[in-house]
Amino acid sequence: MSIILGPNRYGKAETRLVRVVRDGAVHHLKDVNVSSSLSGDMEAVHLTGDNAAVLPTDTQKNTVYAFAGKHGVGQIEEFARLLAGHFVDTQPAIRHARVEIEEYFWDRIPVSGHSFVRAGGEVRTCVVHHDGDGRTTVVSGLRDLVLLNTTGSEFHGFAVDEYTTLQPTSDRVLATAVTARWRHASAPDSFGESYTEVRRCLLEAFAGTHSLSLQQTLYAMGKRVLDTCDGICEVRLEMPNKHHFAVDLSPFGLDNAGEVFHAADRPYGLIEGGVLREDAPDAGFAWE
Ligand SMILES: O=c1[nH]c(=O)c2[nH]c(=O)[nH]c2[nH]1
Repeated sequence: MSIILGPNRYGKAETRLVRVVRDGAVHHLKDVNVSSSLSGDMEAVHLTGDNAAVLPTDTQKNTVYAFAGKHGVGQIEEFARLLAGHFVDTQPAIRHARVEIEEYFWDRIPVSGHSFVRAGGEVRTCVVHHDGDGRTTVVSGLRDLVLLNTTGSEFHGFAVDEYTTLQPTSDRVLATAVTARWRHASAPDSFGESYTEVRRCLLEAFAGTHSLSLQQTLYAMGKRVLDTCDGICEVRLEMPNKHHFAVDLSPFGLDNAGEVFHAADRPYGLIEGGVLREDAPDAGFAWE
């Protein structure tokens, strides 16, 4: 009985590309997830390990970033078509290219021209404790509120030891997925309106703070809530630092003036902190 190679394809899955277009102080954002998959004359690599026909998946990823730098990312169908055409037209062994792109949508935060909130996806939360002694605590919150500033973020002057390689920066993309919980000292007239108000404070403080660290931004966001909302006595925030690394396009003869970023998913910095009124009533079991 002879054994033959069945259907096969290979590629780079989920190249996370963020493309920023800087139109003066107004920035535009394109956030996509690109997966390419190529097939063709691939008997040799499978049967003998001869890689001559294999355009590396690493090259496919680089092509996504280079094309984003060179051509921009317009409609995802057109960007996908451009990539797929390139792989088939330039690689004799590649007969077929499949390019799949997902696009994530962002809304502007009006406070600045460079601040965005990812559309949809956020979850509203609450935890209420009540016991037989009539004690009630209410903690409201949200999670997965994804925010991004394309500028207005620096990080430098940090402690350095023999393991530090991070370069100081005076301009970076700052992105996070906020988990926020806030403790009510007294019930608001409307929990719905209170939620809207807290969310607005979080967005506006994120957008309006020129950030020297995510920690500083976190504190500014919590403080804005307490400054604005009388009935809230404590805010706890968890904010992952969703790193966006500028891609080095110089090997492809291209500049990257803060336009093409690799949106890394892990590892990520995780910044957590609470902000509270000094005279906040005892939290009791509120946070349990
Ligand atoms: O805002 C930041 N805070 C940090 O503590 C930190 N650490 C790091 O590597 N990058 C950053 N950014």
